[in-house]
Amino acid sequence: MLRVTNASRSIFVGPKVPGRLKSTLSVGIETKNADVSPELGWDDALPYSDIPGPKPLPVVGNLHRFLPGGEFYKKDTSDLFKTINETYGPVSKLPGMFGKPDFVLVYDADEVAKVFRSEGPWPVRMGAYCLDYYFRNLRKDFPPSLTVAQGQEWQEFRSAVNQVMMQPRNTKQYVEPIDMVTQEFIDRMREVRNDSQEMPPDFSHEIAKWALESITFVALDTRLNLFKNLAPDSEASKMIEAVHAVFDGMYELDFKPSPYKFISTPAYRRFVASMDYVTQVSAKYVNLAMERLKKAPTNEERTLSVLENLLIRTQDPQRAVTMALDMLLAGIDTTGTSVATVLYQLAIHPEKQAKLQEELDRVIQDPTKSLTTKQLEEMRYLRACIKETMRLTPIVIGNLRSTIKDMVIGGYQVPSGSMISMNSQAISTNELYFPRASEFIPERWLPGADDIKGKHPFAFLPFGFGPRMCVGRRFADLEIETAVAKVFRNFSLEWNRPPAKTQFRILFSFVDPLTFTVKDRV
Ligand code: HEM
Repeated sequence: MLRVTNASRSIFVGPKVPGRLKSTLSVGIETKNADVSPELGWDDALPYSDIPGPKPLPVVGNLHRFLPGGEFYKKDTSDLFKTINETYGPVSKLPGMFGKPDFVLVYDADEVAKVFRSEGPWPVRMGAYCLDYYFRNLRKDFPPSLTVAQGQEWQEFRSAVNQVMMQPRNTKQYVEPIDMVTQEFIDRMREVRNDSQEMPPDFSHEIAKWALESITFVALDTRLNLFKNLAPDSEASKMIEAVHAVFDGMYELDFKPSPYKFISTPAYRRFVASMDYVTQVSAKYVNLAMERLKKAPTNEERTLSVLENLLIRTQDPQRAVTMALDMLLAGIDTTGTSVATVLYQLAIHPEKQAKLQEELDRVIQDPTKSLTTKQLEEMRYLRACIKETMRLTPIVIGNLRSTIKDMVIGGYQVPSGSMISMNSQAISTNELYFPRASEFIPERWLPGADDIKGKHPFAFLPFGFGPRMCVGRRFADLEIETAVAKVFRNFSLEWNRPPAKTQFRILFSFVDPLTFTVKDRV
């Protein structure tokens, strides 16, 4: 049984209680490590108030740390979490402000496993407070979206949606349409490339268009035709803008200290206006789909789309609108940035790119034809490259759960209802769980790579875990695999600049323009 010492623990400066914490000394790769002291019971654990972390001041809490001059001022979310981990250890606490709960921050895969395994059949994931506030206070005409629904309300919604979104046959019918959208993206890359074969500074906007076009086809049965010249006041341009604004709003309102529930701030007003816009557009297309369904001959034999299936299963057009909203909010920046990140990793690792291209040339002999499910299934190195990118630079900052019972986490009493934030990037780039963790090695995901493969099943969970895990992951996989396969079958990408600057807010993103040099292969 493998047992290793966590490097990050060596700088742990929390309270020292000899023999109390298995996790401050060593961590078992399997939870039942013989050298590890047995799990502490509630009465033996230290009180919640002892969890180390930046101490709040009376009245202002930790607000001063986020203001100019404070240690967290303008700090990237990932850097902030990393600093807290290095200063306070593998389980720490960031006290909440303005009535929001504390974050218990967890950086230890054993503790992650414990949290997920105790989540029960109705996992509670709080955190998107402004979204929740929007549905429960401003849009009572719609049921809360899947992302913010909880308990039985969530379970009923999710089981109807699972049958539509998680069935492989439902994803398969989108292989050809997603290929078609992606071919337009490839053509667009040729069109916008300059004389030095470089992508324009707003290339990430082109990727966002591809992501929006793809997910709109799934969520709303419609083509926005984003690669045709896009007027700034077109519905499609405004949708891209609105979705970005919603994410920015969630960061400003939920992550940073904000009194929006008491005072209507500019960030809050922008968030509400953007949500209203996305809701209005979604409702328009759901109504059109309903009209189509009503007019369809009853003896018509065809596979129903995701939206039509949702309408039939939920029998509730308002619910179909909130699900479409969920898909649009959760399905644009996530897949778009994932593709951008894979392109970047392969551009800076030409030897891995060449290896991928060998696979692509073997499997996709005629690049002018649409990809098939069989071809996608055959491309193992493609999937390995995508997984490795998600491990090294996960686009979602972490997984969240609220505890549904009192638990001992990291040797501390954590009461029921506490918010646990499990930091994906810190965990999946920890040497403890992945040998040569900072290197880009897609081979670790292929069979036989025993010396470099992952060591802990809970150290890499890009789509979350359990009954509440990402409901769109089959579509995300399909979209990302199609885009990466087609880009590298058609082109070779180079990165001839200093390393691109990135940032982490709620999602990971590139700050520098993605001006890849793109050379034709076909
Ligand atoms: C690379 C792309 C994506 C990543 C990394 C990602 C990641 C995640 C994660 C980490 C969660 C939370 C899971 C949990 O709490 O256990 C989640 C939830 C969710 N995702 Fe995704 N996602 C992606 C793409 C998509 C797409 C394309 C859609 C829509 C088609 C989507 C829709 C959702 C929804 C609706 C939820 C909430 C599920 C619930 O609460 O029941 N995601 N996603």
